[in-house]
Amino acid sequence: MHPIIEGLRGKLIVSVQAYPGEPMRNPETMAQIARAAEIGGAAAIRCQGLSDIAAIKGRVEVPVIGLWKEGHEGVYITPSLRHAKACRMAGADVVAIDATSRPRLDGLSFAETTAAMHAEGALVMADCGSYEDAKNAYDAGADILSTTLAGYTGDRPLTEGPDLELLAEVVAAFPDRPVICEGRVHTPADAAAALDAGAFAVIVGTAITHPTRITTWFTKAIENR
Ligand SMILES: CC(=O)N[C@H](C=O)[C@@H](O)[C@H](O)[C@H](O)COP(=O)(O)O
Repeated sequence: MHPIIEGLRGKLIVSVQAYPGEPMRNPETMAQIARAAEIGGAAAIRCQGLSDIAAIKGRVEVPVIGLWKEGHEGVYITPSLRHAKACRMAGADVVAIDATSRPRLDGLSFAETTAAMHAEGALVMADCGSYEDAKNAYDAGADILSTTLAGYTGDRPLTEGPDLELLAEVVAAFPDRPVICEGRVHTPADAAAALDAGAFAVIVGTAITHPTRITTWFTKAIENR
């Protein structure tokens, strides 16, 4: 296993992202949050967009998992080989790519995209939404499989917490490949449960780095009491 990936075993990875139009959408802000997460023990940072990847890579010592989101419909996480290569050039140690079989911007398959990235020596994380996606990503040789898109592609229910059922299924089917649990890991107990279910590592985004969303959890609880 590549040493960068081996270093993530049993660890917490923090996703640091702000969405278009949001007040924290600024590479310097994202870099500050990434560094704060690193001080708290994050073993890697996952981040979005070339400016954020570059700013964060320059601020933290832990590995950076980079992606580039474009669009909202269909494939929007690193939707073409051009996007993937750009993430690597911006400083990503691992490039996260949508691993569904939905049509991609450049017409390449996930397997073709992965092969082209491997030819450049890059590591690829496959963002999967179903068992079939994970199987295809495994066959394509993706370095990491993850449940990132579970609940967002129509293949799986939108569970309240992480999709531990899919996680366990993928872990059991592909024991020789690291499987990361990502998506709706909202509490420390969720994170522990993901590792207990066999996750190689766990990624937390919103619950650590998205204050607007976290605030609504509290305001709703107060309103609904
Ligand atoms: C589905 C999608 O586009 N997920 C994105 C992937 O990078 C991010 O918006 C999520 O914040 C990230 O996956 C972490 O998940 P959560 O924020 O639930 O901890």
